[in-house]
Amino acid sequence: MSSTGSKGPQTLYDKVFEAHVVHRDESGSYLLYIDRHLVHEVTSPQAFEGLKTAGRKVRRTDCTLATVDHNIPTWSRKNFKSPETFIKEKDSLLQVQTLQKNVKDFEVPFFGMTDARQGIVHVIGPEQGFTLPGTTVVCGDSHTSTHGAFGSLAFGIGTSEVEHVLATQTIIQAKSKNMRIYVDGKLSPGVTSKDLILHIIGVIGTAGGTGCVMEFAGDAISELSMEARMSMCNMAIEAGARAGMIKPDQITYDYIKGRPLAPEGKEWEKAVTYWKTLHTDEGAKFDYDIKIKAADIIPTITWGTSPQDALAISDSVPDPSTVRDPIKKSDMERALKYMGLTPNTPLKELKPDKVFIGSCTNSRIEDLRAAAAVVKGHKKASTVKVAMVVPGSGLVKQQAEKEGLDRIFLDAGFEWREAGCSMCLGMNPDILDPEERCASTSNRNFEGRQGARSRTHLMSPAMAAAAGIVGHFMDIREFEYKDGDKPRISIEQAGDKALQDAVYEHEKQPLQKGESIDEQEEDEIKDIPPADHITKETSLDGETSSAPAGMVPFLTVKGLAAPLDKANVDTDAIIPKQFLKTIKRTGLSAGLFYEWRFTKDANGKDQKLGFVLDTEPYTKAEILVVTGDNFGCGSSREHAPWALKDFGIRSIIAPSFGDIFYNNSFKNGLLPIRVSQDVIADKLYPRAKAGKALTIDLPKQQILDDEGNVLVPHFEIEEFRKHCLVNGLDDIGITLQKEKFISEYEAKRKEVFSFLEGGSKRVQPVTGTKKSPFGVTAQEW
Ligand SMILES: CC(C)[C@H](C(=O)O)[C@@H](O)C(=O)O
Ligand code: SF4
Repeated sequence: MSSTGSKGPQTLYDKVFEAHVVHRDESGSYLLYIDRHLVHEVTSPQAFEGLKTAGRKVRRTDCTLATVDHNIPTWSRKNFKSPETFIKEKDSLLQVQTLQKNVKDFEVPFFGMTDARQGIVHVIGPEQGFTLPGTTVVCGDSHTSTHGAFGSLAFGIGTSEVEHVLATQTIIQAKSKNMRIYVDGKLSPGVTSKDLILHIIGVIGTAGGTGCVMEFAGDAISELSMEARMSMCNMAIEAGARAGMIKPDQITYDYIKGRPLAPEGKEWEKAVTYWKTLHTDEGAKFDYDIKIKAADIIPTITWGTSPQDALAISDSVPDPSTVRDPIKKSDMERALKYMGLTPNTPLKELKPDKVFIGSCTNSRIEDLRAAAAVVKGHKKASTVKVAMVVPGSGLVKQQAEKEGLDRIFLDAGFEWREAGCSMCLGMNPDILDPEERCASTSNRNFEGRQGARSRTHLMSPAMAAAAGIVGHFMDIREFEYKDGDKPRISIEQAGDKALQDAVYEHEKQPLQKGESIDEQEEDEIKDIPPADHITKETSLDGETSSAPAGMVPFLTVKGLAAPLDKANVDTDAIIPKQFLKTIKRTGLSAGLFYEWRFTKDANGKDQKLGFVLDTEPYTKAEILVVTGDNFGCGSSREHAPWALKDFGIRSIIAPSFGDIFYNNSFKNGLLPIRVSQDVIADKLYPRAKAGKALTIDLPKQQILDDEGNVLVPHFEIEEFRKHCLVNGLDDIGITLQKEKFISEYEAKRKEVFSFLEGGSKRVQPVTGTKKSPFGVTAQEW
């Protein structure tokens, strides 16, 4: 509702960001108001515990909506009596019970396991009309980027930030850079938004969007349905972006209208008038502007252990002997070994052991329709052990059953499950066995993602379904549909080299004339009042510290540095899923880099594999020196910094970091330092390899060797983050001192964005339930 100081044409991101600024302090850090907060059982227990300990309430229960998704088994709920009898795994049950108790204690609207509205958190928000254009949406989950499909600013946060949002309804943010991915032309028949986003990540890499909010634009995007747009934005995080956004249009309004929590009547009209102003202005500048040619894209799948390992289905497994860059080459060799692949094997010859159709990327009704159209009239290949279809929510399941899709799957020998995250990350009973290969519609193919030593290939629902039928990966355009309505698609593209030849313009470039749309409504919402306090600056001095237990001031650390010669170290690798089932912040060091550190012996006991942190002298390391980019990419699990901290690590030096991990580290007194790859390779890595200590001087922003010689004369760190770390300050305490600004913002919001009021408090109890929907236990739902 105010200006961040930028003048002239704005991007969609600039507009949504500015409309939520509650306060800006002198260090350039913003306090943003949060309109929608989704909560699930994995990343919330410690946040609610923090509130309880501090005697704080949930500030806006109407802006908060909770459900259970990650831990719950997806087998039939026909005989469901209670979570206690249904969930066999003790820690999973404890997380579910903890959330049930918390929603009750804090009066948060909740969809439990007997409510048809329960489902994956990123499916239920849009489905209920809780997610709206122009809003800020957060969740303790990296795939919150999904909601950007509505033109909202949606991003994943860690548990400390979940607590911050619950307590203050705000979040501390720096402004990200603007990146546009302009998809030129139209997608060819048989090519879906999943192929498109995999292709984009293949082109720009998993660190390509780091530090940016990514707007997807162009004809190919405008023609996508809302569900297809959600699949795109869902994976913006896999491209390293803070968020992905698509401008709202008629397709968006049509999708939202009439949903249970969407505005109605006059409020609807007011909302649409505002939403029509939400687009990038002509002449707005993007820091990065990337053009992708839609015609180059053919169905795409991944071969390796990172979403950027994407190739056209007509390609073959890559050959490391053709790669010169030593880091890339060794990453490729490792990935091939892990995936059990031989270079130059055609991708179409790979055979899945299992098929998984589900996850917050591809478990909506259109995804299930696309998969069912393939499966119809066929039988599952006998070599495929299991083909599992898992709807994203109870309502998606109901709709699919109404359309008879369940029968199509069941007749073909596929399994038809209840809603949940399922085999996407294997925190529940749906997992792959070691070395099993899976055709999966999910979003991450990290090592161990779907189970220890599991092998994941990401692809679209139709492609995964086809693999389940023919028993090997295939180009969906060559598939023989038995459904008479589905013609075989002619293959027109050259294909094989499409990915390599894609146009990749990574330069500063203004938006081209004629690309700004919806100008007619431009002037209609001129009355959003500027928040006058935005220009006032708050001094960083004089704030009181209310550091949480264990948050010690960070000044200078002199400690042993351990070397780690890897790129794209994801948070699944830092702390695998089985360690996320805790409701505490401590005791996680045993799980740190678990898959890289341990293997099981014949008796099922952990045996060390000689990982660097288990090798002397590094068992006492306090600093981690990483050679490759993008450390901590992937999931928002704050368990990653908790585990590192628990081990004794106080600082990580790397060329770049995953955004959410970077944030989460600061909240826990762990200092991530960005240093260029060359300096790491020349000065820091060799010292770490030699078992030498380094000194990190945070006040001076320098790194020194063990004799006091300066190795890095200056490293960058935002002033506000430094201030908090040096003083051991608790963010929530600082923010609560800005209460005046928050309540002023809320008063204006009530007026200007009246259509956002009420939010999740308008959730109705399910039919036949007399109780209020708030805080009831799952048994009652
Ligand atoms: C458990 C949660 C923190 C995590 C995420 O942030 O993405 C999960 O949803 C995932 O997909 O890995
Ligand atoms: S990515 Fe998978 S585990 Fe994470 S929220 Fe989505 S479905 Fe759940």
